Amino acid sequence: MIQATTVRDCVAQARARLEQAGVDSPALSAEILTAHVLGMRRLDILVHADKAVAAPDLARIQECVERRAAGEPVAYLLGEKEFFGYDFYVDRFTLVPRPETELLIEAVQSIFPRDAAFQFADLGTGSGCIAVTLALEFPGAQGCALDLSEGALAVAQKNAERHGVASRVEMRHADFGSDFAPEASLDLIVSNPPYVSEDEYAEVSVEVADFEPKTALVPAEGEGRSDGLECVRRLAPHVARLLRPGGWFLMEYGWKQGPAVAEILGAVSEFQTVKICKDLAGLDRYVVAQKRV
Ligand SMILES: C[S@@+](CC[C@H](N)C(=O)[O-])C[C@H]1O[C@@H](n2cnc3c(N)ncnc32)[C@H](O)[C@@H]1O
Repeated sequence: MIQATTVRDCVAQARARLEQAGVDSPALSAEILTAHVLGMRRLDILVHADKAVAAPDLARIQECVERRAAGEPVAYLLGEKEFFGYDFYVDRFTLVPRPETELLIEAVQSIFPRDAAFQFADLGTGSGCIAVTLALEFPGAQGCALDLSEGALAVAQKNAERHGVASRVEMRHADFGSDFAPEASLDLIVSNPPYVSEDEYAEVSVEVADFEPKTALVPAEGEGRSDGLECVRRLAPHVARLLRPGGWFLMEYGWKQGPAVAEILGAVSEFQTVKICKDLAGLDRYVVAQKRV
């Protein structure tokens, strides 16, 4: 029970509660949640350390701290997560955007100049973080973003509007394995599909298992227990057809999946090159494939 009178006490008691609950980064979480409820920036906590905290704010901080203690990710408590320097709304219909996914954006930047006009698709858009960031980073780009989850698409649409790119990113409620753009000849297809196997899912933290949508993590495509690669197998020949000659396919996958992803994409004759790329920890993380010209 938080019984603080000042901002300083409040942060200290929130931190003690989160330490006791064993969550990661208790001090940081205590500061972020307190600042969020009080409508301050985190750094302002120091400036206003002696300020009194009103009872209704205390009750809201208490509620946030208890939810965090139960494992709820900070991003859901704030309703926001930063991705590539932009703030994105998130809720429990969407995966919390991960820093490693930013590598896909950097990879696109190494292919297309900022002023390029190109057509793209983002398969499994979730919060829309990839599609919206591409539209922001490439003012001449136009794309569509697909998801099977209507809840996720609503959040993605809000994010496109928030960042002023809704006219260039069309949200579509569709299966990414369907012929969602039969007449298209796309320059770029990007995807961070579900790629966690059932065995790996059994080991994920409470934060992930109890709060993030399983449909965003584990492929629902195949029969039986997922090995995590069903989406890749399904997407590989499909995206090759949708790309224009010389078009690009970039996809994130799990760090143990590099050799399997290389084999699956390598077997698709339309691809001229398939490059397995590593993240900052040196682990296989995403693939860059180019269709034959
Ligand atoms: C790993 S999340 C990625 C979300 C977001 N792109 C990101 O990087 O944070 C995968 C997303 O794919 C969606 N999804 C799963 N299977 C799908 C399918 N067959 N067709 C369309 N979307 C699908 C899920 O609802 C989820 O939003």
